[in-house]
Amino acid sequence: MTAAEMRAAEEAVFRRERQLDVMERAGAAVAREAARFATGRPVLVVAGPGNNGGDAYVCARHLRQGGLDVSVAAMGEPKAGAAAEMWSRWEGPVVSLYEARPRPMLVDGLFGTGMTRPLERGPRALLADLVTAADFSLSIDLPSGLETDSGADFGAPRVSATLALAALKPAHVLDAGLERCGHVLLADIAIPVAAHRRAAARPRLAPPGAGDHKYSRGMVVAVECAMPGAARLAARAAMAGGAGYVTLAGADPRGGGPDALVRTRIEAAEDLAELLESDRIASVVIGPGLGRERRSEALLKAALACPHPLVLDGDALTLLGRQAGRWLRDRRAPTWLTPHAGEFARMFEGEGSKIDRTLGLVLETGATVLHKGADTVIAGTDGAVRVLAGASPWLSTAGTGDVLAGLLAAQAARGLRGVAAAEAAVWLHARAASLAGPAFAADALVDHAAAALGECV
Ligand SMILES: NC(=O)C1=CN([C@@H]2O[C@H](COP(=O)(O)OP(=O)(O)OC[C@H]3O[C@@H](n4cnc5c(N)ncnc54)[C@H](OP(=O)(O)O)[C@@H]3O)[C@@H](O)[C@H]2O)[C@@H](O)CC1
Ligand SMILES: Nc1ncnc2c1ncn2[C@@H]1O[C@H](COP(=O)(O)OP(=O)(O)O)[C@@H](O)[C@H]1O
Ligand SMILES: [K+]
Repeated sequence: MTAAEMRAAEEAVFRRERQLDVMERAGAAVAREAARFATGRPVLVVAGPGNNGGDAYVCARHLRQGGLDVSVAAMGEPKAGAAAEMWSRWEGPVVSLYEARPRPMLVDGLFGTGMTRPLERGPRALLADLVTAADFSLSIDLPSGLETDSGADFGAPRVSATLALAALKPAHVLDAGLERCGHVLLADIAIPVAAHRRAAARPRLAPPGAGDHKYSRGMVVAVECAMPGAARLAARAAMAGGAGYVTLAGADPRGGGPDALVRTRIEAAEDLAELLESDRIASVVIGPGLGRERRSEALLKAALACPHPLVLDGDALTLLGRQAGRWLRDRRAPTWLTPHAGEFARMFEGEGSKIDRTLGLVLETGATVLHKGADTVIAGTDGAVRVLAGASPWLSTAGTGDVLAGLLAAQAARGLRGVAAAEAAVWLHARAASLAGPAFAADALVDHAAAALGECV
């Protein structure tokens, strides 16, 4: 939830409950986690002037009542409201942040969702030093110094763990927030949340039944052109992702690949158009290794004209560029775009967070967009958003995007649509990467996709 949505959810609760009681609950939740991590060590609680600081004073009180040695350092006294009341309920001394001495356990309650501008150099350096000197640091709601709605860096330290209150905010999963939050924990503080943006979750996929055959499970066509290896990776991933039948359409009928991979020879774009007339086809993937030549462009146009669900990746996206909206808006069959940051920038220039910009491209094209990266954002035409953060950074190797495109084509072929298909694909991709361990090549990623799928049926 964004800062504004969070405030609205809080306001709704405050209509039937005092803000003080909600803050007591939040502070108590933080204290529970802090005590768990402190394991008896001395604690320094740093508190800011707003409600994040209010939570911090509550936390400090609970930790001290629990028998821990607690000191509190403040940056600006709370002026009014619940935070000021919590400050007065803390009976110990409060030193200025500038006088704070590091302690083994640090609780960071300087700023949360109210951070509106970058932290100044002084407090930023002080906080960073205190975090570095601590054995363990726990941030309340957000590491102090992140823009809540985008995850942009406002000078936040990298802490050991962050306890998100009531709901995850975009900063927990996007941009600089990805690395600054450490382990992200979520506290239920009885503020009801209804979010149409969620973390990507493991899909539940139906295994084939007695009535299934290779066509009913979905036939995928992958289009091969300039770099055959890339299209082959996508085709193999479609097989591993559960498609019943995968055809690689290309100029060389004897190119490599597993025996189960069917090859269809296409010379010109007309051949592809003719192939794509078959109503046995359940989805098409084009773009991995497509190239940017005349022939590539002609093949892309044939694919765009087909009546089947279509996954557009790699060079297909670069070829569409700023014209993506014009080419796609009238397409009737489901379409997915899977840009990485560079391809995205070639198609669309938007403002705001990665979520906002991804939704912007959805609006522009009418397609489901899977915007890749360490913070993968999926957005659909109904406004639904899924974010997958924390996938293995070993995915940053050539060809893993081709594998994702193939996995997505397989989900489209099994009948999944929109965000659900993309969510299933990124989950399988991330899980396969985690099963593959360190330093894998994209080929090995494919080899683990079936095991990932096994966890979903
Ligand atoms: N409402 C509730 O009961 C509940 C709230 N909850 C908690 O409240 C948190 C949100 O609280 P919040 O809205 O008070 O904002 P918060 O993050 O404390 O900071 C605001 C202060 O910081 C200041 N400031 C901003 N940027 C600055 C900068 N760069 N450098 C210096 N100052 C800067 C800003 O000043 P101003 O911008 O007005 O100058 C203002 O004084 C939320 O994260 C959660 O922890 C939960 O417990 C649930 C119950
Ligand atoms: N540092 C990272 N952490 C997690 N996932 C990453 C990281 N870097 C890349 N990825 C993922 O790896 C894949 C790379 O795709 P892409 O850039 O299209 O590669 P290629 O074009 O070589 O296939 C995407 O799914 C992306 O989300
Ligand atoms: K904080």
